[in-house]
Amino acid sequence: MSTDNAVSTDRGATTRPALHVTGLVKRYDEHTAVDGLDLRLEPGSILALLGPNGAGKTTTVEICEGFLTADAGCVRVLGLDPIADNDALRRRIGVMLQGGGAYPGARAEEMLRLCASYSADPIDPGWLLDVLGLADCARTSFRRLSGGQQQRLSLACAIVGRPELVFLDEPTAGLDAHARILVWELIDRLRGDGVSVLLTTHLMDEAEELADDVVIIDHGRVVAAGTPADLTSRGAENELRFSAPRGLDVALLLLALPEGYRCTETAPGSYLVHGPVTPQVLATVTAWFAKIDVLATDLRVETRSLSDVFLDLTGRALRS
Ligand SMILES: Nc1ncnc2c1ncn2[C@@H]1O[C@H](COP(=O)(O)OP(=O)(O)OP(=O)(O)O)[C@@H](O)[C@H]1O
Repeated sequence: MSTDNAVSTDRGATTRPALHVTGLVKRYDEHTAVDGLDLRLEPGSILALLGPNGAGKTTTVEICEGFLTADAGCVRVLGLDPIADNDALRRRIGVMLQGGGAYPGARAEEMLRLCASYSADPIDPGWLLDVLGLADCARTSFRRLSGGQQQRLSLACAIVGRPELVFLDEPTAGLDAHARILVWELIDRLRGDGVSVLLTTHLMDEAEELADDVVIIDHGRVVAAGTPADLTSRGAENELRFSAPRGLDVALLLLALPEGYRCTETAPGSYLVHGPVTPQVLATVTAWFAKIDVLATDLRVETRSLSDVFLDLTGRALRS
């Protein structure tokens, strides 16, 4: 996206994290909402914060944005303190405000142009309206926009000033499938242009699609962290399924596999191999097909999704 409207920023290479949170604690009276949380967002990457309702995601994001004070711990946003250095940070970070901020009566385009006017080098507001499918409602006041249009306009306002880091708290909540894809594409472009993104979401497909790193939190604590691939493969007993003629003598297959594997014919002609599916195991199974001269079909490795991982770790399903 190297056009005039590119979302690129000019800040040079750095290895300093875009966001670094260590030992963060936030209490509301007796209730500890965030309980010693650590996060690290690498520059130019997307970190997804996942957690069930009440896990502490919004509280964490609002502390990072400088809207709430922490009770303990250290937060560095682009190397700065979100409260003490708030003025300097405002120009460098993007925040999605719900409810249109202070201007619910302003027209969509007016609002976006006003946000753009705070930046020395904004993205073209007309281009952003177009990309987010808002061109047709440019002259509609914020309060008359649909919920999904308001959501997309809030995103546009958050990024129009070419921030180095954006905080997106459930950016696609309530959007239809088409609008969700528009937003995903824009977030992906942001990353492509070097913007760092902290995203909270309940949508596993959103995290799997967009995030470089995922942190799963529950009761204000990190319960797992890693790339989506790390998390879905960690400890996973993947399954290998295939279709083949009925009544294969699978005992012969088991002789070729390492100890501990099982193979069952789950329905006539449908087979399931239980056990970790490594490239070697896959090769052994296909070599066995060749040896017995069987053309197996529908051969597939079933992996766990982030939803399965989340359920295992928290005992709860995510809202979807
Ligand atoms: N202002 C407040 N006063 C008292 N308790 C609060 C306040 N804000 C949040 N909490 C509590 O802190 C905990 C964490 O809330 P938070 O909104 O950060 O969670 P969340 O992960 O963003 O949840 P959700 O997905 O439902 O938005 C919850 O138990 C919530 O009830």
